[in-house]
Parts: sequence; C-alpha cells; structure tokens
Amino acid sequence: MRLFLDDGIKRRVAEPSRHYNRYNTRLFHQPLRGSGIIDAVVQVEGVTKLYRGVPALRDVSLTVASGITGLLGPNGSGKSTLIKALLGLVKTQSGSGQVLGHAWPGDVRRIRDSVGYLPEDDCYITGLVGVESVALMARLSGLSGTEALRRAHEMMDFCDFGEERYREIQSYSTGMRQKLKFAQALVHDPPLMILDEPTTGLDPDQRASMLNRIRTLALRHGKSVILSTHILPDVRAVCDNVIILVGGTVRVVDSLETLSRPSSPTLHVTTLGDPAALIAKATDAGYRVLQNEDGSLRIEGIEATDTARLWDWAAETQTSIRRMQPALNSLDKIFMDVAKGRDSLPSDTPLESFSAGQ
Ligand SMILES: Nc1ncnc2c1ncn2[C@@H]1O[C@H](COP(=O)(O)OP(=O)(O)OP(=O)(O)O)[C@@H](O)[C@H]1O
Repeated sequence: MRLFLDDGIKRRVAEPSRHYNRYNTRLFHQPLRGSGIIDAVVQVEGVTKLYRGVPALRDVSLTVASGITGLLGPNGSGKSTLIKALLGLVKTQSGSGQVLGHAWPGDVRRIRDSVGYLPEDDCYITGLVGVESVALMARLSGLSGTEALRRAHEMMDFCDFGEERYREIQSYSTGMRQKLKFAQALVHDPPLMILDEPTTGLDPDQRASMLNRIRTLALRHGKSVILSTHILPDVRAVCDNVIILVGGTVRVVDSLETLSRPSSPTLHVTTLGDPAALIAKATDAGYRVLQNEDGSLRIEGIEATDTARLWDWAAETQTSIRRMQPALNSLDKIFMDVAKGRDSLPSDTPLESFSAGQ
C-alpha cells in the first residue's frame, strides 16, 4: 500500500539537518518559557498499576521539571508502564495529576496530541517507505496531505536520512528504525517527547548523533524530554534531572548536579607511580582515602583550601600528582546503591543491572 504516489516525493533532495526549513521558517515551535505553566511538564500523585493483581507501579508520585529527565531503573522496575500510563495506553487503578497542563488521566487525548512518544518496540506499517510512515503520523496529528509530507521530509532531514527515506522500512537497519521512530515522534512538533530506550542497538556514531539531536531539541528548541534508558553514560551526557524507579516505586527525583555532589568535600587525585606513601600521609592526617580500580585516589573530607598540604605530602614522599580535582559521585554507584537499597558501597562495586556504556 502506498499512501503517496506523487513523484515529487522522489525528486526531493535530502539536505543536511537544519533547524529552519526551505521557506526559512522555524522547524519547531518555541514553547513559552517562564510562564510557570510548563515548568513542571508532568506532575502525578498516587499512581498504582496492577497487572492481574501484581503491582507494576505502587503509589507513584512525582514531578518532572522541564528540560531533559532521565528515567532509570533496573529491568521490570516499571519505567515503560509509567510512560504508557501517562499516555493512557494502560489503565491505572488509581492516580491523578497533569501532563503539560492537561488533566491526567481525564484529558488523555490532549496529552497524546502534545507528547511525542518513541516506544521501545518497533512500530511501523509493513509496505510503507520511511517518509510515508512519518507523513502518516503527521496526517494522524491533523495536518493536510501536502503539509504532512513537507513536515515528514523536514523531520527526516533533521534525523540525517538521505535517499533511504524512499526505501521500505522492513529493509532498515536497527539504527535507521530508531531514527524513523524519532522522526515519527517529533513530526507534530510536540513540546514534550517521551523516548523509551532511543539509543538501544545503535553503534557509537549513531548513538552520539541521537544524543546530539536530543540535546539540540532541548537547548535550541526548548523542548522537554523524558529519556528512559539503561545506559548511564547517555544520562550523564544529556540529562538535567534523574528519576529512579525500583520495584514500581520512586526512589529518587533530583537534579544530576545535586546527585553528583558528594556529601563531604572530596578530591579525586591521580598520581604517577605508586601512591602508597601519599595514602599513608593522608590517612595519618585523618582523611579517608579510597583507591579506585584505575589506581586514582578519592580523598574524603578534604577542603579545597587544604590542597597545599597534599602538595607538601607529595613533595615529601616524592609522589608526582598528575591531576587533582573535586570528586563527583559516580552515577553508576548512585544507581547501584539505590537499586540495592544501600547507603554506600565500595567505589569499585561492579554494575549488575545497569549498563556503563555500549
Ligand atoms: N502486559 C503486561 N502484563 C503483565 N505484566 C506486565 C505487563 N507489562 C509489564 N508487566 C510487568 O510489570 C513490571 C514492570 O514492567 P515494565 O515493562 O514497565 O518495566 P521496565 O522498567 O520498563 O522494564 P525494562 O527496563 O525491562 O523495559 C514487570 O514485572 C513486568 O513483567
């Protein structure tokens, strides 16, 4: 089945991604900032979802601020269920709130109109070529045929599609399918995008491009993004805020900056050669020193103003310091601690449920 038979589709030449279209008008609507209306893009309370009596979400209450928010949690923690609940794709047993100012769950139609959703699974109609599929999504959002096609091409340009846009989707690689889903989610210019594992299966180049696209949408076009993922470096790369779900309950809602700050001043020190003598000096002076797997040191409780002492000990012990900087909490460790319900772990604890990268 072909939705569009116009030869004009084939004649259109793919251009490098731009944020203006060929009429030099803006590709994306700029949401009003500072109005207070969209500062919390999602705010829900008391959300419970049972699948055949088994809870997937337990009395979840949370607020998602504008910007890019990472939605994290081990397998089966309820991330996809929460997303589907917000979009009215699964019915919850309890809960109320708002999404982009629309009542949830009452006004789910308006919510779906205002949100771009990239699902975890493939979603396309067999037999369509890429650009037809994106244009179909635009038609479903209410655009006329011509406008939908124009918009579809613009989104495919933004997602770096070339002539592959005219190929049937069944022939697409995993990376192209992810980009296609992204273009489909974005085609109606929603102020909020909910992306469920958008970088899964991408090679490093494609992953970097996808993250770049997400960052561009937020920074240049004022869009908010909820990014559900297992890939912690993706969160570090683009997210402002983090939500951690474990066993269907919310364990953390905070900014990445706050989460990364150690509870006491801590320095991360890298030395050339054996740091044993330096460790002994710092320990004798009452500081707690942990050695990381790569041999670098975490010296806890030391104020930035005390660094002169560290340089003195380095000179006394003939240890060369290559680098000294304020330490940040490792995201990996934060997630391990939260997932396991622990306060602290040795810094070299291996990851189990989360991926440190691809
Ligand atoms: N349609 C369903 N029927 C029954 N149980 C379900 C259904 N969908 C999800 N669940 C269960 O609900 C819980 C939460 O699942 P969900 O898919 O929301 O987790 P998730 O955090 O997205 O997991 P993953 O990271 O593996 O995608 C899991 O125990 C899952 O088995």
